[in-house]
This record gives sequence, C-alpha cells and structure tokens, in this order.
Amino acid sequence: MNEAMLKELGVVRDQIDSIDAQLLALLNERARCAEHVGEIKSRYGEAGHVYRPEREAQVLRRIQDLNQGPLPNESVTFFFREVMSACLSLENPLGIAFLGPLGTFSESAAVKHFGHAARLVPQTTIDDVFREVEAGHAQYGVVPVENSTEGAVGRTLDLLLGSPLKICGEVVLRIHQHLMSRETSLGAITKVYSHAQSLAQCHEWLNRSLPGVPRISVGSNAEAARLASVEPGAAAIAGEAASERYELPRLVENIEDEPNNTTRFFVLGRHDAGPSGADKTSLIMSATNRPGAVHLLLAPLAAAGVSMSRLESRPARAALWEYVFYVDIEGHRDEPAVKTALAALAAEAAYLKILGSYPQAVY
Ligand SMILES: O=C(O)C(=O)C[C@]1(C(=O)O)C=C[C@@H](O)C=C1
Repeated sequence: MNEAMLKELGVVRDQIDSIDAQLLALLNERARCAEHVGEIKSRYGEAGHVYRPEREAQVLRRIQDLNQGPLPNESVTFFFREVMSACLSLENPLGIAFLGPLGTFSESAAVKHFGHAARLVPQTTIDDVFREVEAGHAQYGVVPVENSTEGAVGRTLDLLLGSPLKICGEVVLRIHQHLMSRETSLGAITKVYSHAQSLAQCHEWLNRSLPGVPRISVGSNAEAARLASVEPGAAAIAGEAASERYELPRLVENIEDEPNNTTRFFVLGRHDAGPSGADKTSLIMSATNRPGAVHLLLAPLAAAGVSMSRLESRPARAALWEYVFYVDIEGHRDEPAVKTALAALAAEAAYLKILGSYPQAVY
C-alpha cells in the first residue's frame, strides 16, 4: 500500500477507535440505566413486566426522527432494537415461542422484533405457540396472521377467538423468497421443495424459469432447505434465514411474483401494551343475523372518528352461515375516541372481544 494513503487511513482509523471506545462506554452506561429501570420495576411489583412494547416503539420512532444519516433508518432501527434486546436481557432474558423450525420467516419476525438476545423456542404448530405462552413456558409468542398475497392465516384467527392471550405487538416482515441449491445452474435442478404458500408466491417465476420441474410441498421452508442441502438436483424456495442455517447457496434471489410481498405477525403475551402514541386495537365481533347488521356494527367507529385498518370475516364455528369479524382499528383502547367507539360496539354487537392494543409496527 502507498505510504501517503496508509498515513491518511491511520488518522481516520484512530478516529474510529476513539469513537468505538466512546460508543462502548455509552452502551454500558445505557445498560446500567436499563438495569436501574428493572430494579425500579421490581420495587413497585412490576418485575414480570420488564418488556415494554410501547416504550420500545417510542424509542425507535424517536431514533428515526433524530436520524440525519448517512445511515438509513432501517439500519439505525436494527441497531437500537438489538441494544434494547441486550439491555432487556440484563433485566430478564425473554423466552419467545414462535412457529418453527429455525430458519422460517417466523424466526426472522421474532428476531426482528425481540433482537438476538431473546431466547427463541421453536414450536411445531401455531396451536403450540399459543399453548406455550398460555402455560407460561414462554413469555411471548409470535404467530403469522396475514400475508399480502395469500391472505389471512385462518388457524391464528380461530385460536385468537378462544385464547385468553392478548396481542401486544405486530411485526411486518418483507418476504423475499430465494431459490437455493447446491447445484450451480438452473438446468441441473430436478425438483423444487418449499412450503405450499411459498410455492404459490413464486408460481409465475417457476412457470417461466423452471417449467416442468416437479414442485414438492413440505411442512416448512426450513425443511425444504434441509432436504435441498442433502439431495443432489434438489432446490428449495425459502428465505435468507434458511439459506444461512443450512449453508445453502442462493442461486436466484427475490423470485417472489409480488415485489411488495409482506407478512404480518402478532406478538402474543399475557398482557397488552400501554399507549405509545401510534397504536392499533384488534377486536373480534359478531353481528346478530339480521339485515344491515354489519353496517350497524361499523357505524359506531365512523361516528367516533375511528379508522378501521382491516376487516376480515370468518365463519363462526358454532352456527352455520354466521360470521365473526376480525377488525383492526387505529388508536389505543385508552384513548377517548376509541373508548367511545368500543362502548357503542359493546352495546350493538352480539359478541365483542378486545384482543389487545399495541404499538403500530416500526419498520
Ligand atoms: O424503559 C424500560 O421500561 C426499560 O426496561 C428499558 C428498555 C430500553 O432498553 O430502552 C428495555 C426494555 C423495555 O422493553 C423497554 C425499554
């Protein structure tokens, strides 16, 4: 290397070393504050509530407001989530149940929300995630609820109806599907493994790029990657987490037909969240079976000036041809307008269950 260049680099690298030392000292100072917060919470009998979704959302939104770059908001948000995750693990490492196995999009969602310091506990089914949190074996659970191309995850919606758990957060994950294989060309691929949903999300790409190659649907994308990592000629469609877990090279990236493909997950806990300033409330309600009943249910929201961000109907299992409605509204159940709307809904609906108020996802 050129001597002048080395000299210039040396000056900047000294600056970086000095900044790193300051960052380290500040990170540990912050960690001591978080420990202090934990000590205050336990003194006031709130030791079980160390994780505060509303506070985390506020911290991240503030960081995004303060950020002047050159680092993009996505990067600074990632760092600060990890900082909070590490600080929280000093107070109390969280056990998070999620729909496994490791290497699925649910794992990516759990890590995106709780950071790498959380203890992730993969479960075989969505039912098991609910059970683990209900039984207190895990403090929180992460379950998929809807995908922008495939629609609602029916099992999650059905379980929410009967579960005592509360929704205390949402995670929105961009879903990028990659074709991964030990083979190095598309011509050598003789079969493609993936979860049925992922095969559907890449249907057009597969028709175009691998016509006639058999598609085999398996229980999860991670299982698909595991199979493709040991079978010659096999490829898998899965996300980055699976490719890393099974050290499977990505042959073609981002093959999803819909470029804005996202999946939304709910974070479930035994309590919901306090107001963060930008929240949602999820509810389930049913109307009595008479003309205009759905309109009557929604009218109180409009009257109180509360916006609805999602409406999904599912057949009620108890009665043929009757429906329950899953509704997300903007605002926290403690806000006056939402309170008014909920009271009016309670008077109008045949059934009303408030699933929880929680901070809107921070991207
Ligand atoms: O403010 C709190 O309640 C804390 O426990 C501190 C902190 C943080 O590191 O900022 C950590 C965990 C909580 O989930 C929220 C915030």
